[in-house]
This record gives sequence, structure tokens and C-alpha cells, in this order.
Amino acid sequence: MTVRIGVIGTGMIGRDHTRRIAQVLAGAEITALSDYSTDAARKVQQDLVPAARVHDSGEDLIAAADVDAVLVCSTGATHEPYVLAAIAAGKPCFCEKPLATTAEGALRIVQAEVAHGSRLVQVGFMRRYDAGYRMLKRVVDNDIGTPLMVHAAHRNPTVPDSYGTPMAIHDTLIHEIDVLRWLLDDDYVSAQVVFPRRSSHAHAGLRDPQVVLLETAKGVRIDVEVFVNCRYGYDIQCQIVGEEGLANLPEPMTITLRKQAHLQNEILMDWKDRFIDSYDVELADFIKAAAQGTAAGPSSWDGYVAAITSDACVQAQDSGQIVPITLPDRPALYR
Ligand SMILES: NC(=O)C1=CN([C@@H]2O[C@H](COP(=O)(O)OP(=O)(O)OC[C@H]3O[C@@H](n4cnc5c(N)ncnc54)[C@H](O)[C@@H]3O)[C@@H](O)[C@H]2O)C=CC1
Ligand SMILES: O=C1[C@@H](O)[C@H](O)[C@@H](O)[C@H](O)[C@H]1O
Repeated sequence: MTVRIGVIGTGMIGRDHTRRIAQVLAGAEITALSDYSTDAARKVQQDLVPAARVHDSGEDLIAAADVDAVLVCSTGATHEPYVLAAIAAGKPCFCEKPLATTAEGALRIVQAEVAHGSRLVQVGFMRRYDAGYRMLKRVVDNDIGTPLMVHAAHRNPTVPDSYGTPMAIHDTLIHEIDVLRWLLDDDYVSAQVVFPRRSSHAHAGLRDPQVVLLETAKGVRIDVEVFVNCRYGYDIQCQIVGEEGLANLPEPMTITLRKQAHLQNEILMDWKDRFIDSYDVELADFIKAAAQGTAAGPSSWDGYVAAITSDACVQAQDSGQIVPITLPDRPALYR
């Protein structure tokens, strides 16, 4: 079966996912596009999928008879109503992170999916599909004994002026929030945020860098440096310290160059290049499950937990205090 997919939101990542479904992956085709800016949708149609239909609204696209499954790639604050509409239509839905911008919104999605009775939603936490993180998970599960501490860093070279201090959590740290609880098979119980000396490259509305301190139910202590004006590259670091050993996330593959008395390795500058393979693998997983009318991978529950944790971290940014994190019971659908 070829899964007929509609894409809502044809900005940077919507365009890129359209390209990979149309040109890289097997088993699916793009039959529909929609964007708040119809011009943006038409441009992607012309460039990549001329046979796809451009719809006036995301709701029309979800209801269309030639759409079996939906990709929600619009801005974060618009995700919730589209995901709820896809669940109401019984159509598998891949939703870019965040699932919703509030924990209440994410909970409404969890409740709708539970009422539907089977998985329909996959959240775009692509790091779980990254070859390096998968290797790291195997090592954490088998080779370093009980995990005790995690030291991580999420560095972007620069961010636009529209990127404010809470976005360091909702937009950036959210990847670590998800991937670390997956790596450790654990949940968070508290969050604190501390601010080192501010970088002079940060614009007026942004406190950068920041260090987020998380504690898990099993007692693991985590520090994540979020530094989005680091200038030198797009750099993701993760080190897990266990009772019997220590494991580092591998660096992206690169040529080691010896030239003019220097030994050099290139550092990537763009998140699109850093995780390009994992985006392919996550969407292949979505297509495979959607062909069966269901969803796999990171769930609505994972999106909800990430939203609760993000909210606690933003509260911690504001208060400077340690903020407790409490999760409700996990519904049977997600166990
Ligand atoms: N998994 C990952 O690594 C990444 C995920 N993302 C996520 O993907 C989403 C989109 O990000 P970008 O493509 O970078 O943003 P973007 O700003 O390039 O594109 C967003 C698009 O959504 C459209 N849009 C806005 N409101 C809409 C509405 N109500 N209905 C339909 N379309 C609407 C805009 O016109 C724009 O074309 C965000 O949630 C972001 O967090 C973005 C980058 C990387
Ligand atoms: O998801 C992403 C962006 O939306 C976000 O703005 C960046 O900070 C992250 O590094 C990238 O992975």
C-alpha cells in the first residue's frame, strides 16, 4: 500500500519532510499540502510535488479523501488543533515537536487518543532514531552499570531575534528532555535553571547560555548546557557516567584532515545536517505504521511528559528555584 500523506505547514521542516517522502523514502506519496501562507504551500508544490493538491486549510486537508495520514509541521502553537482533528478523523498523524505548547494541550491529545483506543500519533523526537544515540542506549543498557550522572550540551551557532529565553526550553532543550528519559528509562522529579555569565552575542531578549539541572526518579543528576549563540557550530554532546564506566555520544562522522601543519575535523553548522539520517528513519517508521492504520515511536505520552517538564523548566527559569515535577499515571495505551 502507498500511504497518501498530507503536509500541514510547509516552512523549513515541512519542505524538508516533503522532499524526503517524495524523493528518498519508499511506501508513501505526498497528495496534499497546506500552509497559513498559501504561497508557501504553492512554492513547495511547484518545487517538489506538482501533483499534490494545495488546500485552503489544514482542516480541509485532514478531511480529504485522498489523505490517509497527516504530517503536522506548522509552528508549535498551532499543532494541537490539527492533531486533535487527525485523531477525530482516525488518521495517523506525525507531529513535529512540540506536541503542544502547554501541558494542558498535550493532555487533551493524550485523552483523545486514549478515547480512540489505539495509537495514531508519533511525535518528531528524531534523536531516538539517530544511529549515535541508539549506540549510546545499547551501551547504557549493557555496559556501564547503573547510570549516575549525565553531562550534556545543546549548542546552536546563532538564533534569530524572535527566539526568547523560554524558547531555549520549549524549542531546544525539549530534545534532551525526551532523549534522556528514553536513554535512562526514567522520569524527571525536579528541574532548576541557573544562568552563567551572559554571552555578549545574545540579543537583548535572551539570557544565554543557561544550565538546566534535572533530577530523575531513580536519582540520576543531569546537567544540560543550552547555548544558542556559541558561534562555532551546531554541537550536541552527551556523556553518561555509570557505576562501571562512562559513555559519550559519538561525534558526527567527518574526515580528519592533515594540512598546513594542522589536524582538523569539520564541525557542522546546521541541525538539518546533524540529524539528516534520523529524520529519514523516523519518517520511514511513521510510514510503516501508518500503512497499518496506527503509529509507533515517540508517543503522545512522551510529548505530554516533555510538555510538563518544559513547563517546570520555564518556571525554574523565572523563579530561580528547584521546581518539582509530578506526572499522572501513564495510561495502559502507552505502557
Ligand atoms: N525535529 C526537529 O529537529 C525540528 C523541529 N522543528 C519543529 O517544526 C515546526 C516548524 O518549524 P520550522 O519549519 O522551522 O518553522 P517555519 O517557520 O520555517 O515554518 C512554519 C510554517 O508553518 C506555517 N504556519 C503557521 N501557522 C500555521 C497554521 N495555523 N496552519 C498552517 N500553517 C501554519 C508558516 O506559514 C510556516 O510556513 C516547529 O514546531 C519546530 O519546533 C523545527 C526544526 C527542527
Ligand atoms: O529543533 C530544533 C530547532 O527547532 C531549535 O530551534 C534548535 O535549537 C534545535 O537545535 C533544533 O534541533
